[in-house]
Amino acid sequence: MAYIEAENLQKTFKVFERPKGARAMLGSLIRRKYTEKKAVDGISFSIEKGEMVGYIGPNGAGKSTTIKMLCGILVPDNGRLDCGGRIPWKNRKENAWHMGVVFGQRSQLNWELPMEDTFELYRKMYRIPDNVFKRNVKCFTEILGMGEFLRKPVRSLSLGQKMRAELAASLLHDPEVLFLDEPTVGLDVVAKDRIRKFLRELNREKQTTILLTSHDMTDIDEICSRVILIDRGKKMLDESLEDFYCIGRKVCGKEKAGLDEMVRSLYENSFRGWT
Ligand SMILES: Nc1ncnc2c1ncn2[C@@H]1O[C@H](COP(=O)(O)OP(=O)(O)OP(=O)(O)O)[C@@H](O)[C@H]1O
Repeated sequence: MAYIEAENLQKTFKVFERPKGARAMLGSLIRRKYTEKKAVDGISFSIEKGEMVGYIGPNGAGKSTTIKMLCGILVPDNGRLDCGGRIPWKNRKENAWHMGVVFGQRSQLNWELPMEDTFELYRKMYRIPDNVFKRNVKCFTEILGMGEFLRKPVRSLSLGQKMRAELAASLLHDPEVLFLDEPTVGLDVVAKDRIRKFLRELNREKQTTILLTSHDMTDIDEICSRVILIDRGKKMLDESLEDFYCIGRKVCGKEKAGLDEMVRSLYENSFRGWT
């Protein structure tokens, strides 16, 4: 059995339909109208322990919704999900011991505390043994170059510093799996490189399973060995990075197409089929 198994995952959101005009708006206070948005529409995949998988797709494709279900934050309407023998939303607490998650668009850190104190908080929360805690703080501080800002409150850190801190905090308890939702968004090229290198090293040293969403194809290219492409809630491709390139270049019609050009063609043609 694979480490993560998702079968026919579905998640629909009820969206309030805002009527046009003051009268209709008043009426809607009494009788609200909703439309349904299928964010994830029957997605299946399995991921082996230690794999590094890119989960890509255009804006609104359903990537974050999938990650939230994998973390146990959202409950699917249908389908089966198994993560290391646990059902994330049923075994939320147990699941949290084994996973780390970083949302690039939303900080999970306390803005008033310096990272040193946040690490201490996490040590207690996750009951991290002293030796593991010390080893990880030392190692992450070194590799991620956090020494100069460990004692500053998070609110005073730059975006790149915050992201490194988020990553370190999410990994202190040595999780088996790491979910990353746009971890390099807004970062400069040097900061991105540092994070990519760190993730490769993490996977090599600890065999951490990584599922990564990003709109920066260099993240996918440099970190992942496999790519799952989704669009409008459906899985469109699930290939090794190599095969992903072959398909992308074929669709694009250029043998030497760059990553962005290739992915643009894939997104533009996804619902028309590629073969
Ligand atoms: N809480 C919510 N309530 C209503 N609709 C939602 C909610 N969360 C997501 N959606 C809708 O579900 C769809 C998928 O959203 P999701 O955030 O998973 O996409 P995404 O692939 O992560 O997009 P992006 O690349 O822009 O971050 C979108 O149409 C979005 O508007």
